[in-house]
Amino acid sequence: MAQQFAIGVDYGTNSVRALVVDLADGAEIATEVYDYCHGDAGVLVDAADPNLARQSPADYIEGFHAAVAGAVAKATQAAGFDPKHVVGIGVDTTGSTPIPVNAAGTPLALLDEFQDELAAQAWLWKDHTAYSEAQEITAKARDGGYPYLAKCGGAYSSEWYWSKIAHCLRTAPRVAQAAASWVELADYVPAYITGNQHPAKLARSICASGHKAMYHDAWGGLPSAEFLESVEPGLSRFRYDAKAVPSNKPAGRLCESVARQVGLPAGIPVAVGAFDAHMGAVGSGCGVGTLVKIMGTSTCDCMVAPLAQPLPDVPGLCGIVPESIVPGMYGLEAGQSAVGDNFNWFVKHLAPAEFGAGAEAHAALTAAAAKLRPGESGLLALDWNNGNRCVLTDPLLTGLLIGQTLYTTAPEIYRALIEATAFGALKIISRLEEYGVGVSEVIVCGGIAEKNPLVMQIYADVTNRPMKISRSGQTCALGAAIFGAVVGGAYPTVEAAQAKMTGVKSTIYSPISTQAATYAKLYALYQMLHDAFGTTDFHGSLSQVMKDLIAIRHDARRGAR
Ligand SMILES: Nc1ncnc2c1ncn2[C@@H]1O[C@H](COP(=O)(O)OP(=O)(O)O)[C@@H](O)[C@H]1O
Ligand SMILES: O=C(CO)[C@@H](O)[C@@H](O)COP(=O)(O)O
Repeated sequence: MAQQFAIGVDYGTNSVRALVVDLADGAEIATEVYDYCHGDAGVLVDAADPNLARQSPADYIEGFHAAVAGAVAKATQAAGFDPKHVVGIGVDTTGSTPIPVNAAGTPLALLDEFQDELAAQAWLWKDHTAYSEAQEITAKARDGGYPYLAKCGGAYSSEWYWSKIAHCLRTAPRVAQAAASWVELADYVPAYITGNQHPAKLARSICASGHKAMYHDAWGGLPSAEFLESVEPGLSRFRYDAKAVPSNKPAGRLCESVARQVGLPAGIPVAVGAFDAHMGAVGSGCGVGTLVKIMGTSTCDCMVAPLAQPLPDVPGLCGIVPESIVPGMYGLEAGQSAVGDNFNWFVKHLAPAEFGAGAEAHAALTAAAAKLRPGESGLLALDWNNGNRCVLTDPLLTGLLIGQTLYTTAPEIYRALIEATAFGALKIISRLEEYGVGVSEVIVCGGIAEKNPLVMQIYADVTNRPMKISRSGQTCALGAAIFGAVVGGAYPTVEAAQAKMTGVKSTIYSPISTQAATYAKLYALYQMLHDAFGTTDFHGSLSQVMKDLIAIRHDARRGAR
């Protein structure tokens, strides 16, 4: 029988990656990366508002064409590959990254009238402009006795769908008026490549709807129109009727016009989309008890649990959604809003020139930080430079560094930032276990798992658990390709495909007991800072400090304009 292949397409924060895999064993045949060309490494920002992060939908379209065409062209050089033998395509993306579209499903940003309007672009997952709306949604659901927060950890986030649309209704009414619907990037790409863009007809993924739009069968799908109207008049217009579905279902087939541009035959089945993290969990070979950490710009923590067993609602988790990762299982998601982004912030804005810039600076600072012993810098940091996603769910928390002296060095700070993210990671593992979700194994994937062994060792020491690394360098794309393989009929189930196509590397980062002992002491101090600055129930709470600073910043910047 001829070899069979699938293509996974992974939309990250700064680039899109396409991967061609051999379905027999998951071997990578070819990859191609397309760096988004709009804005600052693909992110449209506003100097006056650090909460704003948008993306041009043109990058998504151009990125699909360039990345997939490039990967297919490279694969064609490999023995045994033929575009005719590509059985399916899967797509994963960041999220919640909703896009306002017109009645035909075309992003408003692609129309002349709206092309320069920030509100008409894709609202990237890390856009926190809607923090007030998120607080209002949380308060209204809680006070009104609505059940909607139960499955998303007890608080609605400014990163998510309804907060962003409500904010658009309030601040950019012309865009909101023109929008016929808002479509998550994870649903938009499969819709675009299959030609099924009509907002009433396109496939909506359970992963996006369930984790970000409070969609759950227990209350008949999306929150009620009455609830949404109570948040903001007009918001209920953006409810959709479609039943949200998992990614083992097809969104359609590759349409003629896109197929021609990427060098593939038309008609290839395309899976319903999902988030990068969730497909990364699949590409890592997740099973019950495995925590998969997808570490890049942010970190997502994903687990699965059998649907047949009762599972408590876990406060501070950003979602428990049936079938959002593996069909037939609950998908659990937690995470940290900034991980690589914290390291990047230091490299970009604070590291001395002697360390170089970009990747070179990361490598130089890592090499110097690796020479330090845990605790020897006297530093401790909070990892909240982009707010706290879990377990506090509060975008109005900010970073903190304590313990610096006149002798503190850049590598010491870089290491303290890594350690802070590891402490945040341990907080999430502890919360899962407190609620009876056992973590028997940790597998890490994503850019940082590949790029930084020091980060992996620190995570092993802080959590006192071995860190295994997913075998594939493109694990999210591999997960997407697995769904392509399933909708293409090459495997009957996701689990059957995982068994053949996924695995971990032979290198495992094991905890070093002396380092773990020091980190246990530092973690106790981290917990104090975490609770003091992040909660109100800590004796001597400082929870207002970061919020007041943000308010003063807001006033000062408004005054300056
Ligand atoms: N050597 C390194 N060590 C730690 N972090 C790094 C290193 N190189 C890049 N990063 C950070 O990793 C993040 C990119 O992660 P990656 O997984 O490649 O992308 P994405 O999150 O978009 O999927 C960026 O925040 C970047 O600053
Ligand atoms: O939040 C989610 C998924 O729920 C992610 O898409 C988001 O953190 C972005 O991930 P990246 O760090 O860009 O890979």
